[in-house]
Amino acid sequence: MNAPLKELQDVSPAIKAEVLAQALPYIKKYHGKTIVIKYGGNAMTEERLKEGFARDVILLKLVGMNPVVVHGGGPQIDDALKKVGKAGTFIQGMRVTDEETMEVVEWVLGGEVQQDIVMLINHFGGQAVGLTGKDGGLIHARKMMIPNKEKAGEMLDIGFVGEIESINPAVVKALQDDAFIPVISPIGFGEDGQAYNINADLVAGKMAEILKAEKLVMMTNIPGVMDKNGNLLTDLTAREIDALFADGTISGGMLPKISSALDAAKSGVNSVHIIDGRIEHSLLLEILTEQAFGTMIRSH
Ligand SMILES: Nc1ncnc2c1ncn2[C@@H]1O[C@H](COP(=O)(O)OP(=O)(O)O)[C@@H](O)[C@H]1O
Ligand SMILES: CC(=O)N[C@@H](CCC(=O)OP(=O)(O)O)C(=O)O
Repeated sequence: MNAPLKELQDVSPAIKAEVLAQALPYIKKYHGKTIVIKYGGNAMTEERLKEGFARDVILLKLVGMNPVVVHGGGPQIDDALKKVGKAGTFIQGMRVTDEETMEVVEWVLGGEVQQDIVMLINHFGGQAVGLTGKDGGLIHARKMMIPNKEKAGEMLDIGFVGEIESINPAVVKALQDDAFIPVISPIGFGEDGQAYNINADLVAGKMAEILKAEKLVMMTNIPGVMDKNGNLLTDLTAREIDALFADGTISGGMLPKISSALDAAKSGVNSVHIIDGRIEHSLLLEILTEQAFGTMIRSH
């Protein structure tokens, strides 16, 4: 028996029953609703966490919700790049993606990382199907240029990094209706068939909007959004986020995450959360218990 289960044996039956009973209103509230889960690469570094995640997603599906997984894999891409003697470079949270890097991104995200998640979900009794942006014309992308912060008005070319042009959710909806759990890699395709590396937070946020999801949960490697002194901010509005951007409190990978979370909240996703994916079963705790977790992003 693994360690957490051993600890669970010591918990009184009354407490166990209370926790289970607590889940009932949430199961009712989210029954039949779509929940988009952004599974960040930093939250899938340990086997124990990956297995817990797979089992949580299956449980959500079995109690009547429609989980849709959008996965990342930044650290896994970094590892693969190292093997070919390349170092990852990021500008404003986006990986600079030359041709060789794009090849690595495609086989790491669309291959290894996606298949690992799909296989684990299937192993524990769910039915997961892996998709990239190409499948069913899911994600149309175009080249992204980003503003040069050092030179006003100038745009930077960061290679084959994509922004989302459109999402055609038909394939995801068909899978959901058929009891499958879609697992989506953040790779988009242009008109000419060119593959683009899209930040997974952008895909998760847009997917939640297009699918009219009830909830977007972003699982990362930090307790939530922190203020300048490292204190957790449990709740953030659009105006507060603007201030955090302006004074530089938010940087790196948190930039696309917060922007995507806020866009989703503004476009009607009722509950948007950034949570610590390093805590075992954080997904279940966030969705099925009263436990306040991480940072909630509000449109106003
Ligand atoms: N204000 C902030 N609060 C929390 N994390 C921040 C903040 N500013 C920058 N970050 C960084 O953002 C990281 C999360 O983004 P990222 O590494 O891209 O995660 P993921 O791989 O889960 O998408 C954190 O680990 C942290 O280093
Ligand atoms: C353009 C861009 O930055 N793409 C990301 C895609 C993977 C990702 O977003 O992974 P995490 O969620 O684990 O950070 C990258 O190449 O790392």
